[in-house]
Amino acid sequence: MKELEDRILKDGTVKPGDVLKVDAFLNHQCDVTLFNHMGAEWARLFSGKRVDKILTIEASGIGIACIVAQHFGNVPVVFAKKTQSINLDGDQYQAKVYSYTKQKEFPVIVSKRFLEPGEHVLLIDDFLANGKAMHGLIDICNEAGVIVEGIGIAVEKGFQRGGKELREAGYDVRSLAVIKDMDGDKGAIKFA
Ligand SMILES: O=P(O)(O)OC[C@H]1O[C@H](OP(=O)(O)OP(=O)(O)O)[C@H](O)[C@@H]1O
Ligand SMILES: O=c1[nH]c(=O)c2nc[nH]c2[nH]1
Repeated sequence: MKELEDRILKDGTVKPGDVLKVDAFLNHQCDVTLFNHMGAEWARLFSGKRVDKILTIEASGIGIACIVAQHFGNVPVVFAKKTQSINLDGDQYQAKVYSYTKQKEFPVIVSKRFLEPGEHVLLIDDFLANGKAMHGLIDICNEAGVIVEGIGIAVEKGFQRGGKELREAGYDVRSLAVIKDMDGDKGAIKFA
């Protein structure tokens, strides 16, 4: 998606550890007009698919998913939580996910009330790197008996293995910007 690529080139910076910093518009300050255009693009890419619900993971997927849901008939957005809380009641699906930016493992938790067996879900997230977050959500979907219709990612770091593994496993992964390589010293970002 050219608009997202252009924005990455304009406002993104490359940090050590293969981290692309896009917090000015994607995952700290949020450009909701851009999110809205991303939603329109995913609606086009996933047209014809049944989407009963959008599933994402806290924190950065939430804002994007909520705007994107408006392009899928205002379906509910469920986000997996990364911490237990007294506000989380009843039976829960749980998986474990290693967080790329926090560099530690978190539980990911979804209340069983919010995923009905047989539902068709679209997974949405801001980044795809090694695929840990998506695999955690897929584990929960499998346990819940819901069907993963597709995976919408804003920025895929194509030089890391997550996207390749998910596509090889048969998932319909649609990333709006795929980074082929990036070089912090030269400040160069190349798209696939
Ligand atoms: O493909 P992966 O290797 O799993 O990397 C992608 C995940 O990493 C980030 O989450 P993170 O927990 O780092 O940050 P967040 O709390 O801002 O979502 C991002 O939001 C994705 O969920
Ligand atoms: O802001 C981010 N930049 C990244 O490079 C990244 N990789 C996974 N998750 C990420 N979040």
